[in-house]
Amino acid sequence: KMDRGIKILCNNMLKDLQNHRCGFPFKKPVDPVAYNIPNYFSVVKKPMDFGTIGSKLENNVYFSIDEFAADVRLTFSNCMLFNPPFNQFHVMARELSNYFESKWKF
Ligand SMILES: Cc1ccc(Nc2c(-c3ccc(O)cc3)nc3c(C)cccn23)cc1
Repeated sequence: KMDRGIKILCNNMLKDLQNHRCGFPFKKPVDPVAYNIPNYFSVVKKPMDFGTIGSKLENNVYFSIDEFAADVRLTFSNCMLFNPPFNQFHVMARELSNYFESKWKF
């Protein structure tokens, strides 16, 4: 189980990512029907998003800070896998990933 202080640190980082100008496409699970991308789940094996990460934090699913960071990174890698390099969402995922990694150094 993650200790309180670490959980607060993760929550603060998650809020930061959600409020970033590049954060909006990652706040909720990708909806392949709504976005008319029927192949999404055949490409992305482990969907992840900030809303799901927030729920996992709340429900004490993460045992370590590394598990939290792995889901954040999964959110970005899924997007950069599914969307081609010059797609706006791919660019946003890369920008937000760079932001996360620069702030995650401690
Ligand atoms: C406010 C908001 C919320 C969600 C989205 N996501 C989204 C995505 C998407 C697909 C894969 C992915 O890894 C990330 C995003 N594709 C779309 C499309 C085609 C239309 C509208 C929304 N779309 C966009 C704006």
